[in-house]
Amino acid sequence: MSNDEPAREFDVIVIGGGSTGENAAGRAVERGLDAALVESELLGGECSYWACMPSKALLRPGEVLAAARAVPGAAPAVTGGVDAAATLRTRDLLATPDDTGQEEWVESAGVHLVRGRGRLEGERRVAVTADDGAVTRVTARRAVVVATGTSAAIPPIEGLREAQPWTNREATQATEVPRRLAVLGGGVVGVELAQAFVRLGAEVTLLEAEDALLGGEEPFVAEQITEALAADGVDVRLGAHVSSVSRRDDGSVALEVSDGAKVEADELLVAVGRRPRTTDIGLEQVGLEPGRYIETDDRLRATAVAGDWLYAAGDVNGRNLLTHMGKYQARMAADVIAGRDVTAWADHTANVRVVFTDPQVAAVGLTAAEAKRVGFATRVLEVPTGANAGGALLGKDTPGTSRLVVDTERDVIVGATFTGPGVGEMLHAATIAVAGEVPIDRLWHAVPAFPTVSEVWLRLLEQAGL
Ligand SMILES: Cc1cc2nc3c(=O)[nH]c(=O)nc-3n(C[C@H](O)[C@H](O)[C@H](O)COP(=O)(O)OP(=O)(O)OC[C@H]3O[C@@H](n4cnc5c(N)ncnc54)[C@H](O)[C@@H]3O)c2cc1C
Ligand SMILES: NC(=O)c1ccc[n+]([C@@H]2O[C@H](COP(=O)([O-])OP(=O)(O)OC[C@H]3O[C@@H](n4cnc5c(N)ncnc54)[C@H](O)[C@@H]3O)[C@@H](O)[C@H]2O)c1
Repeated sequence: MSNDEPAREFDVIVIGGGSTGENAAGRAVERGLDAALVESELLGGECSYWACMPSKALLRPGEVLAAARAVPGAAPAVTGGVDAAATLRTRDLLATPDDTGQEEWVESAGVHLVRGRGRLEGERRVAVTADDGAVTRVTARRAVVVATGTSAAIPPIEGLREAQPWTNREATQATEVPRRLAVLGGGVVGVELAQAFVRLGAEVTLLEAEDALLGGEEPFVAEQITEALAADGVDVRLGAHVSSVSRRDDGSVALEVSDGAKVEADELLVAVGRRPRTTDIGLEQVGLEPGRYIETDDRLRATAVAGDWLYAAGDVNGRNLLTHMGKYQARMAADVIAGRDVTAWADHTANVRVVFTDPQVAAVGLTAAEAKRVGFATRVLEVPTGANAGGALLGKDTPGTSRLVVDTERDVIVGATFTGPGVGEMLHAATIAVAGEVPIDRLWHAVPAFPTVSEVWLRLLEQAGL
């Protein structure tokens, strides 16, 4: 379409076809609206090709081997480590950067796809520039939803950019395992990929600036994951401030740490957080500052834009940088646009997260410290995850801790954290209890099956006096 052609109108225009954008557009159509979805790279976004799916494919074989090794009758059959080549091939099957299947889904969902880079030109108006420079103009009758996501943040460390470090993109699509990998940042990306690569055969050094990994979770999480990574052979360095980085002629990378230590590696992964992809999407045209997260209310409407026509969902609003939470926000945004009276309150009180290390970390809602900070009168219930028949069947000394944070005024659970093998699959029971504000004396009648690890709930509720 040339610049002169009139803009096409849709009820809803979604900029960004990642997991959030696809869900927003699909839900809008289900609600009887017509929707256009604008995507500049690959439908499916970061999660499908460079984040959730490939990282979990890289972690899964190590987890399976560890589970077998924990069971005496199976352990002798585990005679080797992870097959790196086969793991990379499986990763390719699950996360090849090709969105043909996603395009078919978008079309079958009745969403109008516009390939190219979307930019706001003013209220409800979006210009889309295709790779060949052609510009398509689209106008929204009701709303524009920005779902452009985030990219890896690169901190201003001397020599870092020039050293061409890996971000999550290069790490998750690696075609071979480096002999030595340094990982900058011990958040979720850092710990997951450090464990994936050490189990694939790399020597891994993990450098975290703070004094604990996975800050923000219950303190026992950091202790147990640090221990597990160290047991795998990861050299975990806490309080490590890297002052400079250089790539040598032989291809290796040298890092200087401010305490004087030096680290050498063949690749360096930067995993120190994300930045919103909002620098070049025309935010200045609607009074917002480019490069920042788009702040929203609980109906996902941009708070600083009048007229209730601009929405932001998923990573780009900075509320909860997780695929399932972005998809939740997408459903809420589409419902609000369709006229329903809903709000995305789970973002504050029932946000769900799983770290897919071994042991896993699964959490919903508030930690004990957060609950106290927001003013709840709380009581903490805590037991070892493996101290029941289900845990015993997983092997000897099944690791982990299960903690519930109870609001003692209402006698409901406001937060839960589980660590241990496979606890991600146990989390939804806690999510239902937290989101549903189920009183704990009713939970007593939710009987966990014997012999499952979920019997941990019995021990936890007994601690509450039931
Ligand atoms: C290594 C790693 C592992 C992760 N693992 C998990 C996990 O296991 N579980 C989990 O829940 N979360 C995980 N996450 C987080 C998850 O990837 C993100 O929360 C999720 O991808 C956010 O989805 P989104 O659609 O909001 O943004 P994105 O996935 O970033 O999608 C945004 C889309 O917008 C497009 N776009 C950007 N600008 C424009 C423009 N101007 N015009 C048109 N299109 C544009 C992009 O090309 C992209 O397709 C992980 C993240 C990382 C880095
Ligand atoms: N399993 C999952 O659901 C999953 C997996 C990966 C990522 N994610 C999402 O992606 C988001 C981004 O992950 P992330 O790990 O990049 O960010 P993060 O914010 O979770 O962690 C970044 C870490 O880097 C540290 N750091 C910051 N600057 C540093 C520096 N200069 N040197 C050393 N350490 C430094 C921080 O202290 C922090 O521990 C997460 O918040 C999460 O929402 C989810």
